[in-house]
Amino acid sequence: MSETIENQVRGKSRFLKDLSRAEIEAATGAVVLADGSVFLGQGAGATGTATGELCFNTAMTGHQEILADPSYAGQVVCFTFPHIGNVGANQEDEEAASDQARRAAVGMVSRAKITPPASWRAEQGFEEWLASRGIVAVTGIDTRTLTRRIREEGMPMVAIGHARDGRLDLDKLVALAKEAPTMEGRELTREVTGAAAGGWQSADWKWPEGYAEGPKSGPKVVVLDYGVKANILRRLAGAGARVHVMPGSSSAEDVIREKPDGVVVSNGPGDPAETGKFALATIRGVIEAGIPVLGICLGHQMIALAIGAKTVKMTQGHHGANHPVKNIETGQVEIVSMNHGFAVDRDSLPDNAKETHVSLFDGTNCGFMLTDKPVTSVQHHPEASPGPQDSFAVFEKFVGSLARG
Ligand SMILES: NC(=O)CC[C@H](N)C(=O)O
Repeated sequence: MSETIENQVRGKSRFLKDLSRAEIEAATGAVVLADGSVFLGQGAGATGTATGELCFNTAMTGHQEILADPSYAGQVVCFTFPHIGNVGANQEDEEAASDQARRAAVGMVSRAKITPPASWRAEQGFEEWLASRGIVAVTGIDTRTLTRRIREEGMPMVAIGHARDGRLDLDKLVALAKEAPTMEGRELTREVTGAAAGGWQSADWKWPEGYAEGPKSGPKVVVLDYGVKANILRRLAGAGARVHVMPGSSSAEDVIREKPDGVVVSNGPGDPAETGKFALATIRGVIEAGIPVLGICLGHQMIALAIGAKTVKMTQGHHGANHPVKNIETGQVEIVSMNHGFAVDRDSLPDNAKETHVSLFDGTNCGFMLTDKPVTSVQHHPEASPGPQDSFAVFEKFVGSLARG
């Protein structure tokens, strides 16, 4: 008879001193919080240890895209959806736009054991994919308890471990969790930005053809890559842009030399204020040159910083595929994909910034536009992947507004 989920779930939080030797020896995976709480479970994916900020994601599907999203670098993702693995993994759902960007999420935590794939699109089992990406995973964990703790106490630093032989070094995990640097003040985009500038060819996915080719003519959009998600590039191409990706370290002069009709400031991991230390000069230079700009997520936060506003660390963050966002201009509510742990402080926005979107979960800022420059910016993920496509039109609107190059 197959094991029930209840039998697989041992992972209530305990402290190391309260665990018996037999319990520790029976576990092949563990999640350890910086306060010393230990959740024992089963290891999966890559063996070894990983440390990062623990966040929860409520998406019911799209787990490959989530863990492949470079914005999750330095984070361990706890899925609230219990069953992981049904869809498996496939090359078409890759969200890393460059080899460097494959260093995304460092860990995954789930309630049930990872199941074998049952999708016609699967090319690989999810567990194999996790291992191939170096993602350490722990299953059999009481993810509801973990999520409640994040909701109440904020996102903790954790160390997770997977030891195939059952010899978990919990003392080491406790030490790693305690030493782990918090997300505030961390610059992680240099780890996941593409090394070289270059064109991007593929556009939207359609069944049964797969990805379409991007256009050969049309406005040229330079994307400043801080760990850009591939579907942002595909959506820009799908909306009619010729897409040229440049490393996030590029200067405003480098960007202007490309003669772009528009510039996108991408999503990415880490603390926007820290990345802003080298990126803000470029973003300001591009805005001041009068080039139309679209910001997405980290890009949104950094544009806010570039115009003199502030960003703040959120308590639990927004990570999911069902977040309601109100478009203040149209009054319409869009259900969107979200992934951020920092937010723009609305009260710090200067007079020339008009708020355009707001989260209906907690009222935080989700978008603004400048009244004196062609700049629009959103906190959520209009490219979805995974998630609903309610905000796809952000790309058509931006590309459609650009003068033909
Ligand atoms: N998806 C993103 O671009 C994330 C932005 C930023 N790292 C945050 O967590 O808020």
